[in-house]
Formats: sequence, structure tokens, C-alpha cells
Amino acid sequence: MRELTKKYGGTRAVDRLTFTVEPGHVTGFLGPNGAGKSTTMRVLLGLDAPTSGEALVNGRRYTSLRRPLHEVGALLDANALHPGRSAYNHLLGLALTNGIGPTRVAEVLERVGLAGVARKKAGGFSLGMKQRLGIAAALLGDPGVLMFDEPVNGLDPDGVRWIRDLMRSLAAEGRTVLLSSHLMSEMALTADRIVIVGRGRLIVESAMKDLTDAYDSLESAYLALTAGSVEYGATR
Ligand SMILES: Nc1ncnc2c1ncn2[C@@H]1O[C@H](COP(=O)(O)OP(=O)(O)OP(=O)(O)O)[C@@H](O)[C@H]1O
Repeated sequence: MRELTKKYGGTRAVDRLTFTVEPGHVTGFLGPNGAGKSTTMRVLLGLDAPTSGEALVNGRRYTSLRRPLHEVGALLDANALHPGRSAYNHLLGLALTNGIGPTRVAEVLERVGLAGVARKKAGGFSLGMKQRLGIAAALLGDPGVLMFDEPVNGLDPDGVRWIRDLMRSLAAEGRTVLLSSHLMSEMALTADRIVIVGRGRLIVESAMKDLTDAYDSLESAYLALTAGSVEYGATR
């Protein structure tokens, strides 16, 4: 992200945001509700155009990537699927339009643990199974850059642990992993770098260890650093 700004009417969802996500790490992307995390990911994926500045994947705009699914994969919304289609057909449709063969579909279904329900309709899947299917789609093109918007939400403890291990193994394979979540204790176990935004602006970009050394915990660091940026705070 270089000086990325995205306005919706009078709202500055993202405001001159500059940061870099490094390969080989899980980077936690944190910030209060409405801070601009999803908007940043949407612009990175070419789903929204920047108002000014740029969001680059491997040094290029998403729209200029020749084989986008091979460069970047993302899970933004686990419910973005056709409910009547099977998990296998959902992935096969995506694969075939991107020059990827059925063998790879079987591979990613195996990796996310859905091989046994591949022929079942995705509409009947639990939230956790839909998250896994969304992750399978992100992995289809074996991309070096991965983005996950709140993949842990609503998952059972097994699912939470699975996502944590998957994120860490993807980073250990040398990939760039950007992960948003509001669950600080889980993020503290998963990420080794942290980017915090508030009101569309960068608050801090840091190694996890530097934050937890300076504050008691990631949660304390987060609460202290975002104290002035919470837009929809409840009265206490
Ligand atoms: N399509 C849109 N049209 C108008 N405003 C939008 C749109 N998308 C986002 N916004 C606004 O931009 C701001 C940033 O929203 P965004 O969803 O990026 O935040 P977020 O950090 O992902 O929040 P959360 O943690 O609640 O998911 C909010 O004020 C939101 O209302």
C-alpha cells in the first residue's frame, strides 16, 4: 500500500495508508470496526478502485496481473458461493476459468479437510465448512500472497486451531499472509507481524514481539494504541 486513499462519498474509509506485508510471515491486520481493513483488502483485490495512491500485489495492480489466482488468493466472505452448487463444482468452475485442472481441485479439498463432503451442496454447509471452502478457493492457484478477512469468526475450537496451523504453515512455505481478526488472544498465537489501523490511517506496523515487549500483551497494545480511533464505542 502506498498512500492508499479510498473515499465512499464523504467517508474516508482508507486515508493515505502505507504499509508493506512481508513474505514468510503471518501479518495480523487489526483495527476497530470501520477502520478500513476490508476496504484495503477489496482494493488490493481489484474489487474497488482506489481514490488515490495504490495497492500493489508483487509490485503490480491486481487488474494488471496476468494470472491473478496464481499470484494472490483471498477469503473475504465465506458466504459468497452458490448454495445449490457442490463444493467440488464451486471450485471446479473457478479452476477451469483460470486454467487450473481438476487434480488441483481435489488437492485443495484434501488440504482443507472437505474431501469427504466435496459432492454435497455448499448451501447446506456450516459456517466452518464454508470458511474452509473459501480457503480452498484462495489456495487453488497456489499463490504466494494470501489474504483472509476474519476467517476465524464463528469457528469451533478445532476450526480455530486448524486455521492457526494453516496460516503458520503457509507463511513457513515462504508465502505472504495477511490476516484480519478481532480476536486478540488468537492473533497473538498466530501472527508474528502486526499492522494496526484506525479511521483509515496507519497506527502501527511492527513485529509482534516488539509490541508484546512494550505492552503486557497484544490486547493491551491494541487497546492502548487504538484508544483514540474507536468510532462505534459503546458507553460504559
Ligand atoms: N461500499 C461502501 N459504501 C459506503 N461506505 C463503505 C463501503 N464499504 C465500506 N464503507 C465504509 O468505510 C469504512 C471502513 O469500512 P471497512 O469495512 O473497510 O472497515 P473494517 O475495518 O473492515 O471494519 P470491521 O472490523 O467492522 O469489518 C466504514 O465507515 C464503512 O461504513
